[in-house]
Amino acid sequence: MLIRYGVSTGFTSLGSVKNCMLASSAVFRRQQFLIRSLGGYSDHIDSRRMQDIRSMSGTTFEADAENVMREITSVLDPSKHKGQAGKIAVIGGCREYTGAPYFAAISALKIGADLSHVFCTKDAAPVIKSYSPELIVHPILEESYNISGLEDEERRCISSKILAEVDKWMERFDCLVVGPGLGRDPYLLECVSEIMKHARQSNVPIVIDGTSITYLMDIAQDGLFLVTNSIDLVSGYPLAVLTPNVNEYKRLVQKVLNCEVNDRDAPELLQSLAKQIGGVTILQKGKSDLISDGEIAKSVSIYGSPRRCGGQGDILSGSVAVFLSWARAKGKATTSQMNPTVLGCIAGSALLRKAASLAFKDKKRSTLTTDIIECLGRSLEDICPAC
Ligand SMILES: NC(=O)C1=CN([C@@H]2O[C@H](COP(=O)(O)OP(=O)(O)OC[C@H]3O[C@@H](n4cnc5c(N)ncnc54)[C@H](O)[C@@H]3O)[C@@H](O)[C@H]2O)[C@@H](O)CC1
Ligand SMILES: Nc1ncnc2c1ncn2[C@@H]1O[C@H](COP(=O)(O)OP(=O)(O)OP(=O)(O)O)[C@@H](O)[C@H]1O
Ligand SMILES: [Mg+2]
Repeated sequence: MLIRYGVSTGFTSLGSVKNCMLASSAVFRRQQFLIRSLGGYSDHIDSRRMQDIRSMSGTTFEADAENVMREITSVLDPSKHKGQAGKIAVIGGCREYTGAPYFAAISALKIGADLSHVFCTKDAAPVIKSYSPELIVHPILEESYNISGLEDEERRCISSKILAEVDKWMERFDCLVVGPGLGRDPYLLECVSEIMKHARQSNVPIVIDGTSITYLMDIAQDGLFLVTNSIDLVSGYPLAVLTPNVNEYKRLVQKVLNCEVNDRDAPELLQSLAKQIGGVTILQKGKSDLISDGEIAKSVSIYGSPRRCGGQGDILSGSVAVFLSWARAKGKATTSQMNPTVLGCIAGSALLRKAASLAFKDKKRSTLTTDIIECLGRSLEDICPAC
């Protein structure tokens, strides 16, 4: 049975979000009753106790990730043509960060997507191309340092050309991954926010990763951009997935719900956040990955690796993009009837964790992101054999 908290009322003020959420959740009230019956006090309950109580109230919080993977993984069928197993585009990669977009894009291919594009800055492109001949790299984005001294009109002209270039491809993509290695350059982020608007108009799913999740909002608040409130970029878009890490999540919660993160009510808080952003799906990365689209909350706790080397979140964003595309292609054919964005997050998270665990068995302390990427295929094969 899926966990449905039934938070159906809108929130009257940001400060009262938590109270509203608690008051309007039938399942939560049932849990509170069970807690009281056990002689506990909800404000002091630990997460393990919360889990027990969720089980007692008949809800399944941990996702059945292997079954989800089996259900949505694209079948290798000789009648299929190139592209049918997924065409993914990563928007990211600047002067500082070339690894992150590579990790996301190559992971998408290693899992089974047919084509993986990277739209990055001109400086980053030759570097990313040199990592792999498999990626299709578009050197089109510009950072402020490259256009300094130009008049506003000339800058606008460059932005329009960038947008037109991405638009030529947009309809062909099954999913965009925005953010890996994007950095924080204001001009670059302004262009990317326009790209996101076009993706949304074309109904292309968007996985938004990295500091861009919160930074776009900071910029909007500083009034630097035409976008008055960047959360509008994704708000109410059911095909948007945010994949915040611990820092990014804290900022998101502070900005949107105007409160601090606490571990006690993690799923409830996540669910309110997703609901408050109009039903986007959020994958909160951590010891367990928590996923919510505002309607349901699920966790993926499969054992991964104790290594926290940079780049694992980038693998995750590429993986989620592929599984989300596959889940969408299955449509209503999935027995779980869950939102394809949630299914994509569950499968992406589980696969990354399995691959990390395999890589760690072999490499121990020297495990790196590239080692985990090498284990993606084997991890998927263990669950969904190719033939
Ligand atoms: N090999 C590579 O090229 C890699 C590049 N990466 C990229 O590195 C960049 C940073 O990612 P991290 O995971 O290190 O980021 P973190 O979330 O760990 O943040 C790094 C620092 O920036 C601060 N920060 C984050 N958001 C902020 C905001 N909105 N305003 C002010 N300060 C903020 C944090 O407090 C922290 O001190 C991203 O673009 C990411 O994609 C990483 O993915 C790791 C691998
Ligand atoms: N404390 C933890 N214990 C176990 N696994 C974790 C832990 N923290 C993160 N992970 C796993 O690592 C994955 C990446 O999360 P992480 O917080 O490293 O993302 P990130 O900071 O965005 O990474 P990146 O360096 O790519 O930007 C998560 O999906 C999760 O499965
Ligand atoms: Mg990250």
